Amino acid sequence: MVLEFDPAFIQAPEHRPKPAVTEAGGIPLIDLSPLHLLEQHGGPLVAGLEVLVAQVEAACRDWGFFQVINHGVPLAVVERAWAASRGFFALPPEERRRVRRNEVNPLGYYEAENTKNVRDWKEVFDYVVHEPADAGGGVDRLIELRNQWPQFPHGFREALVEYAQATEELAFKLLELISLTLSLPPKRLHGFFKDQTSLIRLNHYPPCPSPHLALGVGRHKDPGALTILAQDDVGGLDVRRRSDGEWIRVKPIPNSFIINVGDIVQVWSNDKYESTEHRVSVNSERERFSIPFFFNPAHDVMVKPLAELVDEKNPANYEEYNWGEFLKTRADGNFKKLDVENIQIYHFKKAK
Ligand SMILES: O=C(O)CCC(=O)C(=O)O
Ligand SMILES: [Fe+2]
Repeated sequence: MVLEFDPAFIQAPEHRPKPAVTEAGGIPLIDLSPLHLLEQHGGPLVAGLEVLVAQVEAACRDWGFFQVINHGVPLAVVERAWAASRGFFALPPEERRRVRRNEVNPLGYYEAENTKNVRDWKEVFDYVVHEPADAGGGVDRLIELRNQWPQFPHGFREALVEYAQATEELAFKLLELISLTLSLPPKRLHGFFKDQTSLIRLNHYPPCPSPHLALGVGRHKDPGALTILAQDDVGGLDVRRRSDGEWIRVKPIPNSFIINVGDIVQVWSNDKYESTEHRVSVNSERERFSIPFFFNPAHDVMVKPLAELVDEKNPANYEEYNWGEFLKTRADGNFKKLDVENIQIYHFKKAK
């Protein structure tokens, strides 16, 4: 990327990764095989599903993160998405820049993203799962987002559209599981995702000459409802363990996804679940690829603790906020290097 290490990438000393990483006692691994039981679900939970729901509940409560196997997304679909991503980032820079994000269209290729005002050691390609997605210019100014597809590599668009369809199905099933963990009907949250603004990002982290100074993605929480992340075998995702604040490296497991609850599930659940801080460490030897699917509701959704979960004894911990506005404020903060902190959900937390 650059010969001399660009200070824009340098993390403050307290946020730099330590050379030794902890992998032991990591995030829970959940076998989703009983998922098919959801289709038959009507009355009380059948035994296999009951165990699964209990596992998801414990993982969301204790970690906000878990890995899943037997998730139902065909391996061939995932492999075609990896091939598309590798092919795209192997193109010459000028070819990638043909679909570069700009002031008008935030989708496509980008190599200069900041997290909390420090530049990330990565390049990305973003596309929305449903087009056009409303980027929310307000009631009178609807901004319609359309994907920018590169001409190369061949089959890029087809592979990624197919990937989006398969992972979206999984996202809805996970949403049903989360509803069940909150003692709600499985489809209780589905309505929020009509006209969803979900986004898929291809992340590429090139080898970094100073991995002790920079991060692939700085520490952050995902703002949406859920994230479904595919990572390759290199490793680098660090999750903040709730019990002691330690950064724990997530071990790559073949044919699995990493799931985390985002800020919206934290608010919906009125803090039963918390969105967990995470970051990406880089290394000087191997490039790394990952693909997060950010499962986001419709632009006009007002996010607030679910009515069924609050009462006089357990009042709502948050004021309601509009998802589209939140996202737009965030995006503006990412685009320009501002000296202010990005908008966060605690800004909507009610005083006790
Ligand atoms: O690359 C990863 O493992 C995680 C990326 C991430 O956290 C994000 O893009 O929000
Ligand atoms: Fe993230």
